[in-house]
Amino acid sequence: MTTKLRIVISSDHADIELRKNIAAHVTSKGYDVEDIGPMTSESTHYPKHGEAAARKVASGEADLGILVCGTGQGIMMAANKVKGIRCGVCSDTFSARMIRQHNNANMLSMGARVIGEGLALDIVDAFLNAEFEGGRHGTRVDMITEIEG
Ligand SMILES: O=C[C@H](O)[C@H](O)[C@H](O)COP(=O)(O)O
Repeated sequence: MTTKLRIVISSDHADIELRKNIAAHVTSKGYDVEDIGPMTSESTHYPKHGEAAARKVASGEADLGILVCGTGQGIMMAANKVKGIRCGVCSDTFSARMIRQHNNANMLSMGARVIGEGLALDIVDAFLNAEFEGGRHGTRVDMITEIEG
């Protein structure tokens, strides 16, 4: 029996509809999704949402995380402050595939004010369908981990 991968999803107020649609899309692909909000479009602060999702990934409560803010940048910066998190911002499917294959990224971030929903869902698929290649890339990812101390 294969266990479903657990995906945590969060955003700030920039586009909660995109986040909800990503959650529905990922659920439709058979993943176990936890959408941790926010549930309204009221202005909020992306660091707390990036941190909350990142802590779930870092603790093992979730296997992977997906984040959305206006540019994808601020929420990615917050997530990457959590030990064990490797989060990249992607606006193309090649990068989304490569951050898993080469960098063993455990979180993906996207900018709702940068890309449209169709591309965002393709990026999500590219990220989720890719696998870490290990080998020389493992050596380099270990070096990133060593920087964390
Ligand atoms: O990196 C930060 C994100 O793009 C935020 O979504 C953005 O700064 C929010 O801006 P505002 O408060 O003007 O909606």
